[in-house]
Amino acid sequence: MRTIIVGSRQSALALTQTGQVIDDLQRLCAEHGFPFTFEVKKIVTKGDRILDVTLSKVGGKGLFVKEIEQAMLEREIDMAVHSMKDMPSELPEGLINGAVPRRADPRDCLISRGGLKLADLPSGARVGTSSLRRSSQLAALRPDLVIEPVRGNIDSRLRKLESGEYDAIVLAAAGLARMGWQDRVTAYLTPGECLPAVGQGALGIECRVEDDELRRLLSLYNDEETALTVAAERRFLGVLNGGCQVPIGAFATLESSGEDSGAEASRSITLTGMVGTPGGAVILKESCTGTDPVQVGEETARRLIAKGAEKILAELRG
Ligand SMILES: NCc1[nH]cc(CCC(=O)O)c1CC(=O)O
Repeated sequence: MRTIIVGSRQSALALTQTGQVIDDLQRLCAEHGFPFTFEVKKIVTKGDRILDVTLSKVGGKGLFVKEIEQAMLEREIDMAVHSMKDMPSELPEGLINGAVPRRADPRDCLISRGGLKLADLPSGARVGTSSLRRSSQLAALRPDLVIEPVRGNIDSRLRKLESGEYDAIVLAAAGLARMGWQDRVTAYLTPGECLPAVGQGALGIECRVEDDELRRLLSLYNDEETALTVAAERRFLGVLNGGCQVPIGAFATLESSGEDSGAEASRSITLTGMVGTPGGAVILKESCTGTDPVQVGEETARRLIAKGAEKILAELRG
């Protein structure tokens, strides 16, 4: 028997999704005869320590993963479950994304007091979100709303809504669903209304490159469709040199046809990407279809750059 130590942030969401992944992996171990047990080790990250500051002002990529990666390289832990959208595009040498499990709901959703949908919120209603991507697209849909920053874990954001600090907040549907709180959702925002963050709803399972036996288990847990679509989205973000602090969204879908649905010739990835100004005055969108996720990501980014995306992003990086 080998005990796999799984590092996790201590937020309710991180611990819940880590526990759900461990349940899945235990099932796979039983089915395929892997001699593993799992144990969770909690790790406090920089992103957890600075909850009082708007994340876009803190800057720096990978705020939630650095300490976890350090612990993995030092063999204090063996693997970690990350929200894909918090995962930097480049992993440190010696670590690898061993599996991208099947994606959950990629959409954003509105949670409002009184159950008012986006179109029914009164003019001047206060909507909490610290994501420039969400505020840009919300302001474009409803320029009359007052969008205010909100930080904290999803449980504390929901409390701030209840206490009356906000009339509504916007959260990722996947996080709420993993917590079992989907009944709190007032309305789901379609990708047409609010393009999700790159990788939203997906997880990444990080481990050491050399950990062959763990990687064999993780390869059974990988979902090809999610891995391909998220790869296209992440390539798109990489070309635009994004990160979560810029108003960039992207969502890719996969269509497979024919019996041999795994073959490259019979699959097509469609990616829609957006770059907006923080106030929502300009929202640029482009779509692209192809078989190679890298090409689709790069081509969509190239088309947005041709439309002026680089200028918007350069001003923000200031
Ligand atoms: N930015 C924080 C974050 N990182 C991952 C999720 C949960 C959703 C997911 O796994 O994509 C959330 C909360 C949110 O954005 O509402």
